[in-house]
Amino acid sequence: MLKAVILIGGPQKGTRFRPLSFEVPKPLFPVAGVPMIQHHIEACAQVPGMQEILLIGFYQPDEPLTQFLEAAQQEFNLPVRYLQEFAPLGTGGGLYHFRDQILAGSPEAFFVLNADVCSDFPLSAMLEAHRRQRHPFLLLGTTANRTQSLNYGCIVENPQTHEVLHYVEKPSTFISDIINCGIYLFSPEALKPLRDVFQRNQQDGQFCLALGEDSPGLWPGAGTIRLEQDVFSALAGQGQIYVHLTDGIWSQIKSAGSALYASRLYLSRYQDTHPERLAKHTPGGPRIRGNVYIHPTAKEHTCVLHSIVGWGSTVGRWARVEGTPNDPNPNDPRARMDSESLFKDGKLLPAITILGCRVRIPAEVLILNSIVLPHKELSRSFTNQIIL
Ligand SMILES: Nc1nc2c(ncn2[C@@H]2O[C@H](COP(=O)(O)OP(=O)(O)O[C@H]3O[C@H](CO)[C@@H](O)[C@H](O)[C@@H]3O)[C@@H](O)[C@H]2O)c(=O)[nH]1
Repeated sequence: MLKAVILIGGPQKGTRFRPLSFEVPKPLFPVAGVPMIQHHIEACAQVPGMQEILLIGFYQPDEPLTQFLEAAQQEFNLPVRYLQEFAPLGTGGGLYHFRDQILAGSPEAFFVLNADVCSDFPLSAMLEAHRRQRHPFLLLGTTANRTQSLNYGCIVENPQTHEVLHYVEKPSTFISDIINCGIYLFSPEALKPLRDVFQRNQQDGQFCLALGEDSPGLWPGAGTIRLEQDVFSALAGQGQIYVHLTDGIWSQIKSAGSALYASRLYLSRYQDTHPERLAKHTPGGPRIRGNVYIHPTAKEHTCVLHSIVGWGSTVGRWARVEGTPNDPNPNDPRARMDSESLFKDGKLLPAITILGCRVRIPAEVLILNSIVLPHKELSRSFTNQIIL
């Protein structure tokens, strides 16, 4: 029997997603037509023996999240439950805090998935690799180019055994072009090192308090565990952590620009995985080129390119809403999305156009490389601007 945990973070996370995250929590933001984490749940539900999927985060269980959970349970006929952390516990703290729930029913192993990644989730292949050796930690790894690797957890492996010999989270100089995808398979024994970190942090915290030290923010005793630094870096080279390499689709989803790129990656797979979600030619209907998802509320007569249009927005007839994609370099097979910053030298960089919710764009105008905050009613064309 297997389980899966999805780390969904909380409201302080996802700031690069504004203004889109004002309306819906980032894990529910639609990517290729369905909420971001529905792709994770679909992949988990397909693994034979999957018993339960747990979402761990520090969001309030509000209506959108509760409705999503109910719909997911029905669709996949599996328990899909939300476990709320009392405070942000880091990428490993929630796993330790909710260990009894994770281990209930004695799963043979459990997947742990970062919510903000897009992947074809090779979970069955990871399970096969795990069953051959039964090591406590199996990490999914892929490659990135030298510069971009610094934005991720970097893995040095033994190429024969795939043991992780060295792990550095977001190093400042080049370590390895193998990066951590944020997709793991842990055996129940993996919780023991988490307990050790927890207990050590408690002792250190009491020591700090005894010394009268003010530790700003979260002191480690509060239950925070960083899976990457406290566990992977600490245990690398001790025969406990292994990497499973993939060359399948993978990207982080940190910003609106990367959500658009991730949508394209998922759409490219829909022909095989979800042909019903792709738009089809209909007599008298629009001509469909490539892999297209059309939202049921969308109507034509405008041109929208490389843009995200918020809920309830209207774009007038013959208007043009256009952005500049910042996709990975297509000539570099190891290129990943750059960690985008909006400005360079005080200037807004050309990027995708984002219309917040309930924005109104009049007919026959051009909105290019701009971010329009929610509820704005525009009266003319705008280029390279943030419209507040
Ligand atoms: N429950 C919970 N989830 C959290 C918390 N903090 C982060 N998360 C979730 O954990 C995932 C990782 O978040 P970050 O801490 O922002 O790390 P990162 O910059 O995305 O880097 C991680 O992912 C990369 C791959 O995308 C890895 O390369 C890197 O090593 C690391 O694991 C996200 O899905 C986020 O929602 C927390 O306190 N509690």
